[in-house]
Amino acid sequence: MNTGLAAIDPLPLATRLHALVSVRDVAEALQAAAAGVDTIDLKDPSDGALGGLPLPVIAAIVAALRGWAGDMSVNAISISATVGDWPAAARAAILRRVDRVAACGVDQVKVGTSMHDVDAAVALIDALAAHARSTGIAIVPVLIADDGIASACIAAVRRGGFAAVMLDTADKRGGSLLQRRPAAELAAWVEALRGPGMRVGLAGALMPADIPALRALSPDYAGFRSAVCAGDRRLGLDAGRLAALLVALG
Ligand SMILES: O=C[C@H](O)COP(=O)(O)O
Repeated sequence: MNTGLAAIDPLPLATRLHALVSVRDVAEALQAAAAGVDTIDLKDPSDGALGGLPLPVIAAIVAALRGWAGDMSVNAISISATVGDWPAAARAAILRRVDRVAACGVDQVKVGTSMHDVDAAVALIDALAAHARSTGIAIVPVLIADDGIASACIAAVRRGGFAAVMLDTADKRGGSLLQRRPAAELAAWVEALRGPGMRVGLAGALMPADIPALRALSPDYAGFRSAVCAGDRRLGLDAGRLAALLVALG
């Protein structure tokens, strides 16, 4: 497939923070890929922090990105997708959705959990770990950190042996994750979660101005949507903001 988009060589990964950018449709996904985003994350930003896209949309974006990578001789393009916003107690439904999203061909399936019901969140994380082991699906738990993260959830993620974990915020209006939570607390979470084979990602209305503090926390990757939209994360990607973000991460 020839999209007509020019490929821009990504900066070497060793020299910049790995960037995850959330997109909502084929056009945005190709725009992000062409700009050099490392992980293209499929999400419906108009449906909250963890809004899930319809399965046919996910499948169409995956097909377009795989075709683009082939046309551009890009060795690998990493694609994640969220399952949508579910209460943690809806474990069976969440696992069914994980299977359906994975079947669309994404590399990682992101599943968020709030801290409102810690017992349900821990049970969900344990169920996700077991499901990942039995199916081979790369599941990434996303811990919603607006009001802190329960230590029991940190422990569950650690024992789950996931390939990656993300911290994110649900409310995008009250500043970035780095403004919402104390630096020492964030550093302790990153340290507690980072383990053999587990990559730690940070997100939550992060802006280019957060990048120095973000670097000090040294996550393995950082996720963005608000920073690459013109004012409202529900609106389309802004090419200038996306390019500036990638430069700032360099
Ligand atoms: O997974 C990452 C999020 O989509 C980032 O979105 P945000 O920058 O609006 O918090």
